[in-house]
Amino acid sequence: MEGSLGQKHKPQEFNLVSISELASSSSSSSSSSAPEVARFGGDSGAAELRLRQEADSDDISFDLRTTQIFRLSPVQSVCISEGDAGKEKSHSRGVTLLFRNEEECSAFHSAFDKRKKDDIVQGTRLPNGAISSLKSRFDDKIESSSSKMYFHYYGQLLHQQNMLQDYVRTGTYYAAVMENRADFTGRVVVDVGAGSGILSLFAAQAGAKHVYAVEASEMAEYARILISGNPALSERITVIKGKVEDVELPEKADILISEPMGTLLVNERMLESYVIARDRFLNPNGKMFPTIGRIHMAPFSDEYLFVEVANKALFWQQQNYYGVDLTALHGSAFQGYFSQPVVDAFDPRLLVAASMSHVLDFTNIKEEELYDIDIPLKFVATVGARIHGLACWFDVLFNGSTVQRWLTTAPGAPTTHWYQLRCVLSQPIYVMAGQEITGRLHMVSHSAQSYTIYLTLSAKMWGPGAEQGGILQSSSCKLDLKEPYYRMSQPQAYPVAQDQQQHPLMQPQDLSIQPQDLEDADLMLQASPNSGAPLNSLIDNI
Ligand SMILES: C[S@@+](CC[C@H](N)C(=O)[O-])C[C@H]1O[C@@H](n2cnc3c(N)ncnc32)[C@H](O)[C@@H]1O
Repeated sequence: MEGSLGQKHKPQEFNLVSISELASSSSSSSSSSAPEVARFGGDSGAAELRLRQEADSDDISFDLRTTQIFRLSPVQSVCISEGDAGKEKSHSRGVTLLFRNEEECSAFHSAFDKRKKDDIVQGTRLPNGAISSLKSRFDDKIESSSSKMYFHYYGQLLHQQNMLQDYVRTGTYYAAVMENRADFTGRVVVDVGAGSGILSLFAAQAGAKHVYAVEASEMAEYARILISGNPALSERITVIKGKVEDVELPEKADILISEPMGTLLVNERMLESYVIARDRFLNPNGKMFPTIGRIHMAPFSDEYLFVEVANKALFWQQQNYYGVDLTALHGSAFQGYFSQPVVDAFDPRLLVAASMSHVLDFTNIKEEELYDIDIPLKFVATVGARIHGLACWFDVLFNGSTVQRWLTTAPGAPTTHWYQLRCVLSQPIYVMAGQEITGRLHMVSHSAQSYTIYLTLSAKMWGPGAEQGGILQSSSCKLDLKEPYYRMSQPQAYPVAQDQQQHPLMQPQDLSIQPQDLEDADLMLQASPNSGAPLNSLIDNI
């Protein structure tokens, strides 16, 4: 054995008795007197193992990230590398290595393991450009294209402004902090996903000893500027640019504050970052603002909405579109429209049963529990109706020591930029008053920072024979929470009166939405990378 062990990315050599290729026409052991050499790391520092059978032969190169090593005997090992998945006709490759003695064989194995591990920790770039490493917990589960768009979106002041202009949201946070000064005064606070820094400034106003404002997007720079523009507070706030999954803080927090809620509470998957921040930064028994979240659900009946969604696919029923028959795609288009959850503010009188709720306790939920959320459904119809789907909304609780305050997005409550969400069934089901409706709402997270939703609603047997518990009718659908249909161009008769109360600075005429505004807003929303927050864009147009 030659060379020094343990120096990261410095070439490291081992002399061998023989190197022979497996399953190769050129398979042979060298008979030359020159030693056969196994060498880790090229001059480029690449994570590779190079094998030279003869002094003047070409090296056999193995990429350590795709290579495994097995010990066949005390002095013999086999190296197998995977074929290149990106290349046609690429095969796995193997070589047998015969060492001079057991110690050298063991040393080679240790060096192999260490090289491989070091490479993973350092995050070496793969040939396809992705990072192969133990990246941050965020990057491990989220596609880089999604997070790039996501943080680009939040890096823009206009989108932060839109959230700030949701006065129900921001006003409730302000009230929750100020009414619970005791939870902030003299305390260390972490603002998880600080955005413009507004919640950090609220915490400092409430007397926080120090606030760490963690923000991953370019908004961190604007937050610094905003905070230094408030010199009475700025000394007690430090902005840290980075993901909460990655950054280090100099001390633990007594309280976390965050606004991690997306459409249907869970969209954007930021709750997971909130929970990771809890585990990384919060003192035992520390507080979380918000503390819990609840998803509320109830079946609804809305013939207009159903017809509207179904009619969207009519375009594809044309048999002569510039001479082309489009009907072959009608079925797919129809399914496509029903896979979009509908986001709007609806009249709560459309609900046909009392709602039920599912609680997410941010103080003790595990991050992994947010990957797959499975909710059994059970309702009793209050009226006879055709059920067109499931309506959902959420609320969060700030469980302060002084005051408990809820922020709600319920239908009929003052409208927020989250509105409500409805999953529409392509096959409605019929129920009578008193009939039981069962089902399941299953939400499975995906790497584009959102969820696939599987919904089933069933009408249970009713009247004579009901005790046998059979299902009369059942309907299911699959939706992508990342691709909602923002239905804001419909008249929103019910919530307008509520809105006017909530926006005292606005005149009623300011609330009227012009068709052009809506078209523009709709386009902006469609183009937005993130289906959780872009509804804020509408506020611009109001
Ligand atoms: C919904 S906004 C809230 C902004 C601000 N706290 C407010 O209430 O106005 C969420 C913010 O969290 C940031 N964010 C999301 N995930 C993050 C993460 N893992 N680490 C750090 N920041 C994150 C986003 O860039 C965005 O600015």
